Amino acid sequence: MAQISAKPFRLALLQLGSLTANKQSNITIARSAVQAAASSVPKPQLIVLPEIWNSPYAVSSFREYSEKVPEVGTMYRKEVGEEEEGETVKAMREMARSSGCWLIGGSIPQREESTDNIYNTCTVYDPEGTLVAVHQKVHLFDIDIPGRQTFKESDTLTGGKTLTTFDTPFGKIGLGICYDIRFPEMAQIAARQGCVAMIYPAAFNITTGPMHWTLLQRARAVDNQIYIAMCSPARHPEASYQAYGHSSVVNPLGEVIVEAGHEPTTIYADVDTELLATTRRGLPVTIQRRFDVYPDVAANFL
Ligand SMILES: NC(=O)CCC(=O)C(=O)O
Repeated sequence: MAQISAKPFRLALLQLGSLTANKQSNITIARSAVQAAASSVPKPQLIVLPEIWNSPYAVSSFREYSEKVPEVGTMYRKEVGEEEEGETVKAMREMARSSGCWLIGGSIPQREESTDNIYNTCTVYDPEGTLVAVHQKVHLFDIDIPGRQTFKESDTLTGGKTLTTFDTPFGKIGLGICYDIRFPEMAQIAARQGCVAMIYPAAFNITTGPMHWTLLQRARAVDNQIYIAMCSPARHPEASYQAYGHSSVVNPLGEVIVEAGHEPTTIYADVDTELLATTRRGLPVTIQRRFDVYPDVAANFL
């Protein structure tokens, strides 16, 4: 179990509204929301966009809107061709640079040239616009609740194969995308690697949102004594998929410290590292696990 080493920081979740089938217009909306969040006082260190914000959230759209995502570590360059990186990636690098903030770029459909696979992919940028992390959604959203909500990401998407964390000057952050939150192993591994927070760009819907959105975040937070944040698009009455909204942040005690409604908005939360430490001192479950009693689970956690 790694020690958590972190400094207090401020988080902004952008619950973008008015997203349409026009990618350029979606990029313009994201850019102005990032600028507005970066100008707020106190200034956030980390800004988060929602799941699939540059494209309609529809299996029939993912390939058409997909883009090339370059290798982790590639730096900002003023001139870069579409064959090297897609327009949304380029725009997000510029958003990070002009805001002076770290940016978790929600997710976009990614096309992998070598395989022609499409992924639901989250990219992360430092304030210089360097691409510091790429997370491909591991657990694809394939559900069927008859008459209420059916979705099958695997019709056009491929699931990622790796877990993702990245380091910042204010602490290590873990990434998941939406449905990934239902799989507690991801957050547990991130917490044991020393992450201060798990952040999930997400888009639950009006069926599963009221059932599980808050419950899942509180569960992951209490089990692992870390911060959990989920950032959703706003509800859009004309969209084929009705996003739940309700972007929120939960603290290590399992308390919801901020939650949006379903309208377009930006919410802010302060990550309090003292609370993290006192929670872990008072309820020391993170060091009381009995992996000797459940050795089948232990292999990946020790
Ligand atoms: N976009 C998603 O992965 C949706 C996940 C969801 O709604 C859920 O209930 O889980």
